[in-house]
Amino acid sequence: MKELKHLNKYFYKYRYRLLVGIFITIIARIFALFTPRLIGASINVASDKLKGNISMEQFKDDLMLNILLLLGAAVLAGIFTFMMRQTIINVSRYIEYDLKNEVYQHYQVLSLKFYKSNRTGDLMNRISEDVGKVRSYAGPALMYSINTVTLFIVALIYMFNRSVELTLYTILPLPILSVLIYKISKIINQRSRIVQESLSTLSTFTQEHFSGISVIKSYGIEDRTNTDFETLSSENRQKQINLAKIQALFFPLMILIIGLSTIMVAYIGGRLYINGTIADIGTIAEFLIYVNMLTWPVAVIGWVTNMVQQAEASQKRINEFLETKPDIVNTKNELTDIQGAIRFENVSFEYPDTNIVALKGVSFNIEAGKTLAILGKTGSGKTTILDLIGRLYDIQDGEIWIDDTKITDQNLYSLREAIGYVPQDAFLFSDSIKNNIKFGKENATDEEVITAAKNAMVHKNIVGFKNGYDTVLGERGITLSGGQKQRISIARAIIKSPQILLFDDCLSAVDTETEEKILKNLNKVSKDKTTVIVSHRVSSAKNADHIIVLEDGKIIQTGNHASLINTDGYYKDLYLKQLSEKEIS
Ligand SMILES: Nc1ncnc2c1ncn2[C@@H]1O[C@H](COP(=O)(O)OP(=O)(O)OP(=O)(O)O)[C@@H](O)[C@H]1O
Repeated sequence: MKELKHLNKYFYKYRYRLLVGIFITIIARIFALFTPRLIGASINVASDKLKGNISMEQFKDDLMLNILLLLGAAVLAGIFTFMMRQTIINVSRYIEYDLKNEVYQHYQVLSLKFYKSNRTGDLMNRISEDVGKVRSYAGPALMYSINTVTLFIVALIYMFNRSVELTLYTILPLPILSVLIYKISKIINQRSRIVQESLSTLSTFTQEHFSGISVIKSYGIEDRTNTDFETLSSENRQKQINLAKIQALFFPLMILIIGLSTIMVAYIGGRLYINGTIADIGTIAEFLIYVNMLTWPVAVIGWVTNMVQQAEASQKRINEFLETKPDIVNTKNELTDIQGAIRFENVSFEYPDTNIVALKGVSFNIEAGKTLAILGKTGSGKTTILDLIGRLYDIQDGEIWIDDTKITDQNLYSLREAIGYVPQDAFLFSDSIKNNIKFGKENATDEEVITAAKNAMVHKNIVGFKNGYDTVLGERGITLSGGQKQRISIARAIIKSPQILLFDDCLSAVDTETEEKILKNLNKVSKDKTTVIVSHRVSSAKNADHIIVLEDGKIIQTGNHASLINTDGYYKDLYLKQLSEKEIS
């Protein structure tokens, strides 16, 4: 229960509702327990009439009174049971909501490293399935426990009052039932988990194969994928059958135990009545109902124990993430005004999860409002520099300065607010094109959206779609070409009008002519902004104030276009190669 202590703050938050819930549960059980007593009393009235102890008149009056009381107690028990669920189960839903928000908000502050080292499926599972299991502890498990305890205490008091011996015989088989249910529900849970895992393998397989359907079709391997699917599917069927087998045992077992207890009460009760230990026959009827009433709550003990164990395991998994501290922390509370000067001093950086040293002693300086272009072979560390400017990682060696303040001493939110980032793989949300662009500036006007799209040279494409800027993207929307995605992503960054613009090879999917036009527009919009352009093309770099060429994490060339094309090395070679390609085309 150590892990579940995390929920105590929520129990405290909803303490009044919970207390009301507990109170209502107790009342509901007390009313429910009127039934056996009133049935017992009715049988005794009938028995008295048969023996001639009471008159017909008296018999009718007593019976009618009992029937009315029974009806009243049943109605009240029903109302209170409804209210019990409405309070306790609702509280568990509130707790589930709070916990989900807590986990989600924590996910948001965790650094990129956390996301690289944990699978998305795992993150999703902990916020959905695990939180769901914890809810069962905060709701049904709590409700059934209170229910069982109340029912037991009240019923046992009534029963002991009637007959101690018969009570002992009645409750004798119940612990056996509880243990059996515990064991069965444990197996049910294990097998359900296996079924869940198999279902998720099956859905991952299907999802991946549907996404890659064009590859499957072009390679003509439909038969092979059909066979793979069939194999997975038949494994799943077997696991489902195994689960169904054990589930099928649950209710027959309960009926068996109830049956045995009923026989025991009828037999022992009958003997006690015959030898005079029990005064009236109604007591036997009363006890027969108690047996039925107590069986489910007792079975629930085993079930609840299992539920709590599962909730504990789930909460442990949730706590693991909640206790993960973000690697990147904000050290300054006051917001700062970022001008955009960037200075790297002998920066070395090793990716913490893979130990790949991506940068080795990198130094450069960009004044606010100037443009830096970074070139270099793939894997040379270009993207890493952009990630470090946005402080997605902290460096191990050297220093990064933003406006003469160490990056770690800048307000993290001001820094990120001052950056417009266009990543290598443009990511667009399943939303309208307009909202995807407005993601950069929530309150942007339609004109601003159109201007940004025009500057990114994507306006013409957008208006060509039937729904224009309201066209929905993503799974159920239209699919954009790589170049269109890149340009929408550029529009999203420039609409924000940030002090620092970071472009990560974001023109790779557009032709050189469009690239030229976009660069011209970008020159205009980023006139007084610090701009860092990562590219594989000289054409993207040639107008930059400063150019650096990276190789294997080190700077191998620096200068500007004019100086670098006159120096032997990577830049000049690339320039000549791309020049001749252009001439050919
Ligand atoms: N998130 C990461 N975790 C671990 N290693 C990484 C990560 N991102 C990049 N690397 C490694 O760091 C090195 C530099 O990668 P980086 O992405 O900065 O190169 P790049 O020059 O931008 O390459 P490209 O031109 O292909 O985009 C590579 O060896 C890469 O494998």
